[in-house]
Amino acid sequence: MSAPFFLGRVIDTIYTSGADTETMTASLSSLCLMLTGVFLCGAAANAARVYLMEASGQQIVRNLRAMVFSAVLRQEVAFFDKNRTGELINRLSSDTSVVGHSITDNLSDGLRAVAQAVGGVSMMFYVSPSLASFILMIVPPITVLAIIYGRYLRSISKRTQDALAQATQLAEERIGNIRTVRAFGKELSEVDKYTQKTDYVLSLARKEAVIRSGFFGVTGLSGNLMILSVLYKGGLLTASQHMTVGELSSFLMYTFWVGISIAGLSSFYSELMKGFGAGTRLWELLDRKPEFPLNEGRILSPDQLKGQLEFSDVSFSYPTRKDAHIFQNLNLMVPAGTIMAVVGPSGSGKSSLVSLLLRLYDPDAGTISIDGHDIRDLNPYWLRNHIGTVNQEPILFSCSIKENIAYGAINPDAVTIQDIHSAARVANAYDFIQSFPKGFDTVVGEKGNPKILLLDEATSALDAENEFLVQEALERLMQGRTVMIIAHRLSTIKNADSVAVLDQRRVAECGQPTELLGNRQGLFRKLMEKQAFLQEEQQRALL
Ligand SMILES: Nc1ncnc2c1ncn2[C@@H]1O[C@H](COP(=O)(O)OP(=O)(O)OP(=O)(O)O)[C@@H](O)[C@H]1O
Repeated sequence: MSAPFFLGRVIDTIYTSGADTETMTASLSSLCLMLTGVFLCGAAANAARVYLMEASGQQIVRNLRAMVFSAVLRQEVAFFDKNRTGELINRLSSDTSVVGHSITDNLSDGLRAVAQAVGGVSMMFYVSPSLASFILMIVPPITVLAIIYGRYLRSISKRTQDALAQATQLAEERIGNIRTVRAFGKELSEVDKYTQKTDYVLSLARKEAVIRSGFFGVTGLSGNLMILSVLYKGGLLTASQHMTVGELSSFLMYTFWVGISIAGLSSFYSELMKGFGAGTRLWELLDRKPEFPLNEGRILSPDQLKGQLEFSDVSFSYPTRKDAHIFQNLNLMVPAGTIMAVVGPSGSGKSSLVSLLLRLYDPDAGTISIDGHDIRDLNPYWLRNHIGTVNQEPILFSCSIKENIAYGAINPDAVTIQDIHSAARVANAYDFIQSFPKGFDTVVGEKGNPKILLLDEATSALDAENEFLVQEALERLMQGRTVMIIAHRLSTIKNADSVAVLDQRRVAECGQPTELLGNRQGLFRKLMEKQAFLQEEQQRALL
């Protein structure tokens, strides 16, 4: 920082001392030696700074990703209806990188540029306050311009990240459903749609490039203006002997120095504003409070939990489709330890009933209770751990069968291999799993040992042997529990203690299967006739 100042002094000394060439050469070479030492130290310090910034940058991005991921997973299910997977993935991967870069590598370069600029300006004032004040008149207009530019850059960066998120969303959905895309031969049109989205990203990037280069042009021009002003005004001051030639030379060097710092500052400022833009959505995600608590509320002791389920005057519509009412004043009671089969036309809300019981959504009106306790007062984490669910398409995680089975347990670490084997036996899957070359170290899953079971029976036709095995496994699973089963098989329905028929946003009929079948005009009877007819049709087709 003080090198140009000394250099200025040396030049003055040369001018005024009249020393011989040898002395001057000797003092100049010792000055060069000193400067070499300073530069070497500077290079080493810079290398250390780059390493530290690189390492801490990676750490910051990792922490930011973990925080955003945790904030996302804590949100209620309705949040995921509104914010799609691809978009959230983009926030996690791309937005965090942009923010990470803007607050690490860039911040370090920026701080260095700030330190250089402050040092340079201080030295300019030290050498010549009047010339420095004159030169720095350029600062206010540049600041106003920078503020306008920064705002624009922030908004463009936000729009770019949003557009990228939409493109990723589209790609994620289409790749995830490649079989459907292929079945309809939609590959080319999907590529067109994706290209349109990326074209928009490109147009935003071009806009950004234009305004960025404009800003850099203006800051570069102002640096040149500063140098010209120093030459002009400084020349006058030197001529009028208010400044020595050495002072003017060192002032000029500081002006160059400040000019270079301004270029560094512009780049830092641009990246910082870009980071703020990309960060807007991340801060929103981090600040978002989930609508339901994840792990707060009452926990019932094992002897308090009998398993009686009750829906009282429940009205519900999905948050993304408020106008489509799924239930209106629905009432339903499942006594503890009994099996209730839920039937109804497609779209009548059978799965929605299960989602409400698991408290994936809250009803708009009415209450859902377990043993007389409103589920809104219960701890949702506890609730879901005490309700076993078996879906038509069980979700499997990419880990071993062993881990998949243990995943549903309250404390997976406490699950022994014997527990896993007996869970597999209950599900009639033991022999099947053991037939794999890697046995329980292969893949597939099932849930714990709960008091309440919510089952979604598979609609797909099974061969006689498998149908028998599934039925047997279900019966064993249902013993001594309260079961609500979305039933499709006549055999399951007949074996249930009671049947609830959903239609027109409510429970249209409820009672024992034989009782309901007795009502010739009833909806249940009609549904069953249709099912029996379909089965006959299928059998005839098979013959
Ligand atoms: N997450 C959701 N967001 C918005 N609407 C939904 C959502 N899930 C389901 N729906 C709608 O709610 C209605 C009831 O759906 P639900 O899946 O509960 O019916 P279902 O009786 O189980 O149907 P199916 O027998 O075809 O599985 C349908 O119109 C469905 O499109």
